[in-house]
Amino acid sequence: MDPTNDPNFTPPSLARNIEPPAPPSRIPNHIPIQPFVLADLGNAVDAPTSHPSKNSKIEDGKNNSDNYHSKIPRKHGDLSNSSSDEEVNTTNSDIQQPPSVNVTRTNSHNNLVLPPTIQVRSSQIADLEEVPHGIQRQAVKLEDYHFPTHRLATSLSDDTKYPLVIVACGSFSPITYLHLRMFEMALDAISEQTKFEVVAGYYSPVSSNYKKQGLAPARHRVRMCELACERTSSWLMVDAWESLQPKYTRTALVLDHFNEEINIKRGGIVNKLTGEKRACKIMLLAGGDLIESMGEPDVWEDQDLHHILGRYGCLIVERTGSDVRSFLLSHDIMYEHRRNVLVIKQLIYNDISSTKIRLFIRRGMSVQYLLPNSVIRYIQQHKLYYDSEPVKQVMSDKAD
Ligand SMILES: Nc1ncnc2c1ncn2[C@@H]1O[C@H](COP(=O)(O)OP(=O)(O)OP(=O)(O)O)[C@@H](O)[C@H]1O
Ligand SMILES: O=C(O)c1ccc[n+]([C@@H]2O[C@H](COP(=O)([O-])O)[C@@H](O)[C@H]2O)c1
Repeated sequence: MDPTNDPNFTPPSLARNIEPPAPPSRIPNHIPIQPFVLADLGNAVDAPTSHPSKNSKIEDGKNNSDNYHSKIPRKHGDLSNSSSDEEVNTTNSDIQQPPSVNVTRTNSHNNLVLPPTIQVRSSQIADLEEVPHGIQRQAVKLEDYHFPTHRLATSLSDDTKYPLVIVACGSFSPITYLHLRMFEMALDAISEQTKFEVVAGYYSPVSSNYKKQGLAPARHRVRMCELACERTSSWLMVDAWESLQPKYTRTALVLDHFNEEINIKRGGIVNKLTGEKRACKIMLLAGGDLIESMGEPDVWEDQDLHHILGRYGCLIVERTGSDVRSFLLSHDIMYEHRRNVLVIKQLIYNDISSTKIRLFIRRGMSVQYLLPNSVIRYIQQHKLYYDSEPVKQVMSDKAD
């Protein structure tokens, strides 16, 4: 049953004001940041209750209990540099680029006078599918690699919060609207239930060395993720580092890479109030099935699970058919680190699966409205997934 139809349904926004223990404000130069947990969940594993009201007093003395801030870069001025008009890697000639035009990301909705509680966030009405702006491209060779920061907020918009970067690891073969929705669900859960501010979201597609059925070559999966991010989102990015590694890289090491790039090399995120840089929490975003794989023998190393869940933390999007809450209770390492885990309920169930998308394509069925048009066009243009069977013409032949 749709949980919102339940007469006793309580919107998650009522469960805000979870106070995380304060992270260190200074970033150590050499060693990774000390872990700090999402919330003191008390006796609930995945349904954090409000923290005692005294916690609405924060370190600088301001009371922020009613603050509700959108936390992602909205304007070009908020970004460290812009991706819209320039191609970073011109050596990748996979796909023909449309002419660059100037795109103004602020939109007229910002001018609407609406009560704050129902105001649509500008970040969530990005509809860039048909806007022919240039796409930020990742390198196709490791030696050309640069960590993407064009949408990483350079400072916090709410100085009372702690910065958080969300990282999704997976195949993304191909990326779908579910993979995009996962980040939006995480963004809502974080801003409503914690004192963190999301400063960026990254996809890290797995390398071609990950032996999984249906895995398209990494450069295609990275490119499809880039198209999806740049055409449909105003805050998501793709990091090709993992995909460019000569060998398969364990997820614990992928998170270390993000920590290195954001906290060690860049020193964290600026607190505008004090001018100091704050350590940025990095969390793995995963579906319930991925988390349950952590309980299967010989898939994950225990020390990696301690590292991922203890040092970083995990945002788990419930997936139909997987009982995440019971799993959290039953798994010793998960339970040990439960305070660093946030389970995100899907209020509108979405179960789009890449496996089924690939099957539909092989059968010549339409996949429109399951993944972004730009990704569908890319699949058609590169004849991915359809093993010599024709893909049903769901889009025009026009390439991106
Ligand atoms: N329906 C879903 N609900 C919640 N999370 C999901 C769902 N589908 C995928 N995910 C999550 O998305 C991330 C990327 O997964 P991946 O690309 O391997 O997913 P997939 O769509 O299940 O792919 P495949 O069908 O090829 O196994 C993983 O964390 C996975 O758990
Ligand atoms: O680090 C590990 O030991 C590990 C073990 C199993 C899976 N993963 C990661 O989990 C992600 C999704 O895997 P899969 O098989 O569900 O597509 C992918 O990014 C893998 O690198 C990682």
